[in-house]
Amino acid sequence: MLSLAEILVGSAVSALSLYLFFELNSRGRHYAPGPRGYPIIGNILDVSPLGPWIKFTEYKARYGNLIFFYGLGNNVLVLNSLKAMNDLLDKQGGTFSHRPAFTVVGELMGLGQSMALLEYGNEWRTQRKLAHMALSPTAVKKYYVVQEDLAVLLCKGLLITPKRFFDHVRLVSSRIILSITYGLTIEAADDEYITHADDTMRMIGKATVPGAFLCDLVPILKYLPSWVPFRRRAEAGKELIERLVSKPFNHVVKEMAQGNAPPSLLQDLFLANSGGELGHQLKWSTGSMYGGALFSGLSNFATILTFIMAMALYPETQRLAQAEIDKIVGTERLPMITDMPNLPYVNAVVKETMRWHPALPLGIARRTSEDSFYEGYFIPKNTVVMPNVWCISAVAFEPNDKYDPQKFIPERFINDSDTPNPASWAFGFGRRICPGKHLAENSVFIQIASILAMFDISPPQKGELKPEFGLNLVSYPAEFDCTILPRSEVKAEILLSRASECKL
Ligand code: HEM
Repeated sequence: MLSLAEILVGSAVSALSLYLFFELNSRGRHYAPGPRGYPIIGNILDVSPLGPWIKFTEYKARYGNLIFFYGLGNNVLVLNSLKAMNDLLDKQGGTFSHRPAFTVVGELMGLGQSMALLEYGNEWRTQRKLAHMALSPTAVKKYYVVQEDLAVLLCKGLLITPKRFFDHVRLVSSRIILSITYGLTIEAADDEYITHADDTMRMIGKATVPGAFLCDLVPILKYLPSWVPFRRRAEAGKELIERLVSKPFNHVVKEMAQGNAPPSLLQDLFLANSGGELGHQLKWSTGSMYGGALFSGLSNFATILTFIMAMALYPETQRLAQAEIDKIVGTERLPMITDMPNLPYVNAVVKETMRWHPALPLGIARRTSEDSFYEGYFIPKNTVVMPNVWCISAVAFEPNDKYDPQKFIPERFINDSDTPNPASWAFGFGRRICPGKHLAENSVFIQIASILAMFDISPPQKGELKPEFGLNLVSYPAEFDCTILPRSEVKAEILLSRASECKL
């Protein structure tokens, strides 16, 4: 076992040699611009673990669409334009499709086995193939009924206890994924599956913000003894993640053995692959879909709460969307996913929600597998690349977009066909684009359309509603209050009657 002194000396020497290596190799090569750096630590500590997208966006005016950070042996390239994201993460997918090596979360906690963090290689390809099988646009059609029923149950919750809208949105977000992935029926927000997933996702969300652990910048620190606080946190995290992936997996395996497993994505994958040697991959593939989807659960949570906040702030937009639903869907039933192509204004509200405040403002970072060049700038191998999608939403529509980027205006997607669809960046890019995109788009649409059909949302009776958002990897509205009332007695009755037909 190495002593503490040996480790500290070792890390200083390795940082110094990486710094010298970097300096020597940089001669004659131009890196993208970035804030001023210092010897050894460079400017890497400028990357704040909380809400870095805000500073990256401010930097756009000074440094442009590419910003380079370096130090302690790490390089980070921030992309501040949609063109750069597409050019690099999609068109140069062969070089830009690794994930950053998170020493703590990936290696010490074990999350490195999941699709979202796996190296771009054979094991990732196998998991990805399984995910495509289960989540293709055709395959997700069989989940329409579950998604519609869950949207109805969300509305029922909003009708009975409207003040607890955060809880209802959290419950529906987790229910969708547990029901689809494992066939599990969850009754309440305090179910252990949900509370455990929430705890795990909160921990992962904090731990995957670049720079959250010094050990991610100086990996040799992983050899510190197990009593050091971050190693103890890593042990606790490992246990949380292993239980998150194993518990529902073992549950389905047991139910399948007894012949009474309800339909689920995991069961479909087992039947299609006859389990066996693929067992480990199935466990992690569904586990990472579950993990990814819990992030998405969190993204769904973020998106629906952002929508509720926007409706409270923009009553005229809400009225126009409701009028479209009343005209096309009628007033006798709730919307269905198949109504989607006939509701252009509601679709524009969904797009504007994802633009106004993206759930993942920095996407999920990538890492380069070899040296490359872009627009004359050198990008070294192993550079961590962050698509700052927040910047596209907050700035890049200017100066051509005549609408204020700060305001919630769905018309920008109706009146101007050049406005890019936020789905083209909110779900990522190229080979690692979110495999749950189709499922997620249907979920978000049906929840938003059902809420619009049933409720009037307005600001709180007391106090002012100010849009404020969290600063972690998945960013959602800070606790806020608003008034949610059924649009009429008749609508409330239709809703309750429809809810009584739900099979969940
Ligand atoms: C509103 C909902 C969702 C949003 C905003 C979202 C967004 C994202 C983003 C930005 C990425 C990174 C893509 C990249 O690196 O280019 C991603 C990856 C991923 N998502 Fe989603 N997602 C959502 C829903 C889902 C759902 C429903 C599932 C599963 C059923 C899912 C599973 C995954 C997985 C497994 C990955 C990792 C893919 C890989 O690394 O190859 N997501 N998602």
